[in-house]
Amino acid sequence: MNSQQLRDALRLYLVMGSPNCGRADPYAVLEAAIAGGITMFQFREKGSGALEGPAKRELGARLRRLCAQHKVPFIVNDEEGLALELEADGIHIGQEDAPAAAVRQRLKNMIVGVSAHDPEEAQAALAEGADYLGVGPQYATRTKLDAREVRGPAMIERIRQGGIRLPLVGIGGIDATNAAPVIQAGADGIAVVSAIAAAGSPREAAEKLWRIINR
Ligand SMILES: C=C1C=NC(C(F)(F)F)=NC1=N
Repeated sequence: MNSQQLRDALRLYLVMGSPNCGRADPYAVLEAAIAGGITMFQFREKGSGALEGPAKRELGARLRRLCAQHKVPFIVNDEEGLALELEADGIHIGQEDAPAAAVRQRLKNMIVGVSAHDPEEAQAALAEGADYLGVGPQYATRTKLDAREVRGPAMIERIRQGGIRLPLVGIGGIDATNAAPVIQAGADGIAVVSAIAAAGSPREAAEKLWRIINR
């Protein structure tokens, strides 16, 4: 996938695991979100109530197959072994995880996304060969309990002003009311969790976000 294809894939990026779906079946939520137009999916089975072991792998395999059927890139959060086992299209790692270059070495040809909270971390990820950056938290988030301090879209502007042209997605508390400034700040797309996963209709939530970021 070249840089422009990756930018297009980052447009509406659903990050989700079973704890983010309320009482809904994560498979059904993902199916609806795909129908609503999400362009990439990250399997992030974390937080209270997250599945573990065989149940986690089984859910991951089902969601992976669904993404393959609809040609939606499937990314795994943090875990290299799971990314390999599920034959994921890529992995997303934090700054504290192994350098992106080492991860790519082990996960041949996979997309490697790296979290960045400021221009220094963005520069470090670029130097390590990250394929895209996840920059946040943009706004207060209910999902990531150990999220760093809210920096807002201004941080995306600072990273772009620092000369970093890498594909970049904003994440953290993004919903239909605040998505536009993230794109205006220079992000190629938005990553959302609750705005779609916890919506009454994930399909309509995705469709609404799609209209807003492509206005
Ligand atoms: C902590 C994270 C930061 N950014 C992203 C993404 F949006 F995918 F780039 N995913 C994460 N899990």
